[in-house]
Amino acid sequence: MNKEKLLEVKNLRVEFGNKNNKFVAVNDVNFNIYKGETFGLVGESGSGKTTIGRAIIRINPAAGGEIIYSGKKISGKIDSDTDRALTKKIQMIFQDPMASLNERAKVDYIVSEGLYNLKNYGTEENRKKIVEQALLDVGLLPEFASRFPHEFSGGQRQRIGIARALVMEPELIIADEPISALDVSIRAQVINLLSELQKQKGLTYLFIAHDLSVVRFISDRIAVIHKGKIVELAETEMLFDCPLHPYTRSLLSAIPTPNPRVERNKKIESYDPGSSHFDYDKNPPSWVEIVPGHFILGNEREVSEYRKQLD
Ligand SMILES: Nc1ncnc2c1ncn2[C@@H]1O[C@H](COP(=O)(O)OP(=O)(O)OP(=O)(O)O)[C@@H](O)[C@H]1O
Repeated sequence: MNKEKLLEVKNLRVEFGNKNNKFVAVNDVNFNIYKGETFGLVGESGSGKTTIGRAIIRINPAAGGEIIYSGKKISGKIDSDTDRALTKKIQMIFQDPMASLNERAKVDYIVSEGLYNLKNYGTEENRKKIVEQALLDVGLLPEFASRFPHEFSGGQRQRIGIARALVMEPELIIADEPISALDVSIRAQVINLLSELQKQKGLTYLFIAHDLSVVRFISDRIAVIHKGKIVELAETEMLFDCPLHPYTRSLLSAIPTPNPRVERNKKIESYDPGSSHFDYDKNPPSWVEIVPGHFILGNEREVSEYRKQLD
């Protein structure tokens, strides 16, 4: 794999609310995404996954830390040229294709929206060609451009959402639970389409999901997030073969075909951060690279236990 860093997220913190009533949704989050890879971000509902995605595309401001794209800082104040370039290079695909498309607009307009905003598509004829090609790329007919979203199935609507991202010729696509609202029968088709597009166009993905089994087959590396903090990050095989953090283990034990190593440790069925395992007030955790490429959040005692498990 090409190891060129495309995105660097460093000590990211995102807060909501105000001074008197502050809620820290994302706390001290660190990861890199390499060019051409699929990076899976997994955690239960409310853990902060979408907030991270929205911080990358600058909808949620970073209260701390920084985000770097292709070596350039993109969090905090940036100049308008960088902002414009980013709008093209980083695109997001949303969870619910039934809710994310403007019902009153034709597909032609929906897919072109980003182009209209940037006003750099050349002639009207050229814009139509770009839309047609994007529809073909996602397996839809060019004539669908003149139809309205309600005429399509959930899977087709998600393809329209993907076409809307593709017209911008992005490098990084943040796919925020792109299949969780779809029928089980068509989920694989959308995953296969994303994989195919990645190969054809050299795309990089940040793939957000709440279920480890969804990201297993498409991710090169996976980060597990719990209550706004990444607790474990490793290459996919490593994470499934040797999950270390109790929260990762509890997510894995929820998968119908359990991981044999997790099965051996029957005690860990659910993860309770309030349990004695995490005596964080006295002994705060840090983010440690336990072996090359395998990161874990833990205090000294936990990290030494994790090291023993790897021996
Ligand atoms: N605009 C906001 N204002 C206040 N709190 C917010 C806002 N957006 C998100 N939150 C809170 O931040 C936390 C993280 O939310 P986020 O949407 O990132 O979680 P998620 O892991 O993506 O969950 P889901 O899978 O349900 O989308 C949640 O507690 C959520 O209620």
